[in-house]
Formats: sequence, C-alpha cells, structure tokens
Amino acid sequence: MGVKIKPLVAGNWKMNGLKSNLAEFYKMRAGLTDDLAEAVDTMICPPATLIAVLAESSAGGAIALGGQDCHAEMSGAHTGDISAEMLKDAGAKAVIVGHSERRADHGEKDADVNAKAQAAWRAGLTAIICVGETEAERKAGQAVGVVERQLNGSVPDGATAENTVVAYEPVWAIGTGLTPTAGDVEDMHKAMRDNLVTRFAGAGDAMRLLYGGSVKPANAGELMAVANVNGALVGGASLTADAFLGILAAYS
Ligand SMILES: O=C(CO)COP(=O)(O)O
Repeated sequence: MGVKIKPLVAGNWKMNGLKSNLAEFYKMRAGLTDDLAEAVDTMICPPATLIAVLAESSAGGAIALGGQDCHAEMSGAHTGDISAEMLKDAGAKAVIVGHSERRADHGEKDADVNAKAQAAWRAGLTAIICVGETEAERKAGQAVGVVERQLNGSVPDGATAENTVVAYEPVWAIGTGLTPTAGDVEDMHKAMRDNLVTRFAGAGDAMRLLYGGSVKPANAGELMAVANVNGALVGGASLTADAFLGILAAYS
C-alpha cells in the first residue's frame, strides 16, 4: 500500500463552451508553470465540439484533453452519439464515463458505464469512471454500499492504473456548493481503495481516485490533502482560469 501517485486535476466543462470564448483555456495554459505541470497532471474535458479545436491549437501543451461521454460501439447507426475512437481521433486522451448527470438524464446503468469504459480502453483512452451516492442514499447510511456497488458494476475487469481513473462525486455535492467533510471523503476513498485493491491488487493500489463536487480554490487544499484523494474532477470552477489555477495551486 501507499504507492506514490501523481495527482490529476480534470475540468469537466459539461455543456459549456463556444469557439468564441476559449480565452479562459489559453489563460489556464499560460498559467500552468513547469513546476505545477511536474506536480500534477491537468486535463480539460470540453464539449466534444471543441476537442479538435483545442487539440490543434494547443498541441504539446501541458493540458490534456478528454471527452465527457462515449458510445460503447466503435461506429454505426447511432445518431447523435460519439465513439471513443472519434474522441481519440479528435485529440482526447481520456473520457469521462458514468457521470451522475448521464446516469440521471440518460438512464445509464452500471452495465452501460462498464461497456463505455471498455470502449475507452479499446480506443486507447483512459476511462474516468464516476460513482457517487445521492443525498437520500447518504442520509439512509447507504453511501459506501452504493458506491461499492457502482464500482463493482462500472469498473471492468482488466482495469489498471494507466487505463482507469475513478472519480467519487456525491450527487448532492455537484453544483450545490456543498461538500462532504474531509472525514467523510477519507472514509469513502478508503472504502474505494480497499475495494479496488481487493479486485485489482497492485493496480488498485496505484489507481487515481479523484474527488468531485463543488471543488473550489477555497476548499481544494483541504480536500486534496485527504488520504487516497489523488486529484479532483472539477465542474463549475474549471470554466474560468483564475478558479481552475486556484485549485491547481493546492499542489504548488
Ligand atoms: O460534476 C462535477 C464534475 O464532473 C462537479 O461539478 P461542480 O464542481 O460544478 O460541483
């Protein structure tokens, strides 16, 4: 136990971002010092429409690009969907799968998320697999059980520290300004680590476990210092350079 893990801070822009307002991305890139890039891996997951635009204009930059979802199939008659291979082709290195907004808005189940994670691997992308309980589940004392069930169902056999990142995002903390206590995050991340080590041995020990849900510059230091928290998945605060760089400063 206790391997050294390079943290990852990934920004999920969700359904935000137009070609005309990419200045914040370039400001982030400019603010990412060599020391910071040494200490923490950085990624932005813009809407799919912007991946190729950003990949072409920031080739070689320290900010990697990721998608927000992918279809499980490589290609075919799936109007409106995007395959992992297409994201890779556009310049993505990773893709978020199983975000709670996809689970809620599109009825995605663990089996769907599992298939999407395997699609990501097939395309050579890292799967950022999201899990997290609802407020009712936490109040009922079921948070750890729910997250373990999601992990068991959503993380495919064959996961490694290179092809998989797990993000714990309590649904009630997303976009609300609420966060679990550092103690609750510690307990959950310990439970996730134990679950992944049981299944994947050393790979589970080395896998990055991100916390997501109302991460801001003001709370990033405390949250990122929690044992088994190896970075953050950031929504709202990843839309502006000042806030995103303020979160990255937790690693400076
Ligand atoms: O859903 C999230 C990232 O995927 C978190 O969103 P917020 O940081 O806006 O709470």
